[in-house]
Amino acid sequence: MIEVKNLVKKYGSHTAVDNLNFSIDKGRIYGFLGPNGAGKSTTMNIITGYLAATEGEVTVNGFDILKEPEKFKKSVGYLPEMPPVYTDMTVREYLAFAAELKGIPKGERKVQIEVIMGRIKLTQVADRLIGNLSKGYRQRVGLAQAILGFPETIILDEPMVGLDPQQIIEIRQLIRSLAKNHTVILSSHILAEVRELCDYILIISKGKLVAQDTPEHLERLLCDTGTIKLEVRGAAEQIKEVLLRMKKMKDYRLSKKEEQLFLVTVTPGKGADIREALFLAFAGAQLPLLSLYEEKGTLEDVYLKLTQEGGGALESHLQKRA
Ligand SMILES: Nc1ncnc2c1ncn2[C@@H]1O[C@H](COP(=O)(O)OP(=O)(O)OP(=O)(O)O)[C@@H](O)[C@H]1O
Repeated sequence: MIEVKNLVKKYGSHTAVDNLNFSIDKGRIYGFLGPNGAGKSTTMNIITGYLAATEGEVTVNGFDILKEPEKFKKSVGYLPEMPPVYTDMTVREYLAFAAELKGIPKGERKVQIEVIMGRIKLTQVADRLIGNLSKGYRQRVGLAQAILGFPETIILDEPMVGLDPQQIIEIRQLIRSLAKNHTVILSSHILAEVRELCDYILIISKGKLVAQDTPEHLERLLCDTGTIKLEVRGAAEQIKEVLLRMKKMKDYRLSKKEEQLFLVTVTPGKGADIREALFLAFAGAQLPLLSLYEEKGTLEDVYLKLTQEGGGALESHLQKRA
């Protein structure tokens, strides 16, 4: 388990990571989602031990990574956003070099490299120069390097960047298969990627964690703030009378569509589903309901609202619920 507490990183006067708190449990795929410059790489570089934090604490299975960096490095495999490319080495040579750097005992290196190349489907290009490989295959080489030593956690910074759709599908399948044996943390600024792959999403914006939950929960949270739209036939006064008797309703708005036909927008109370009650109330008052639908939020809405200017209202709503 990785625990990040009050993590701050400043570059001069610029705060790139602003008091982050989260924990990573074993065996799931976590997605760090945020626009460019949100602080994802900086956070990943800190939790992999490659960058010092300005403030805060990162512990792995209870060990402080600042105090015992060597122990920690063995339990984490890292694919940086821009992996060093050794274009003049073959895949096998590069992995042998990386295994040595990682301190994997000499006697174990060869077997491990063959096992990993098999798993990542690199065996057929093992003796090709990295410089002659496609971007998709280079990314596989990066992944292979990250799982050398079979660390408990693998951290992948923007693993799909620059790949074509077919390569993205292949890398996604690979990441899924890796998750059977490792905890995976990946970052992306593309929502669809993270939703497709991750069990848990941490949304980061301007260095702050603005929401964290499963993709399903994040979607549902926004639905709670959604509204119900109705078309009701009747006089405004009659419609208002029904609405004023409604329980678990926060607010309503009426707009006239035509004579004796109103569009009613209802905001339910937090977490309340009042669709049936609305239907029955209007039916009871003999006011025909011509339509009723709930304006559902999507994860896109959550993401955009949280990461664009003016997303503060939703942000505080989500944080209150967390
Ligand atoms: N070495 C550095 N010196 C100064 N500022 C930096 C440095 N590295 C990152 N930053 C700044 O810190 C902020 C966070 O950058 P970071 O790379 O962590 O974001 P990111 O979410 O990973 O974005 P991207 O997806 O573009 O990589 C940005 O404003 C960036 O310009």
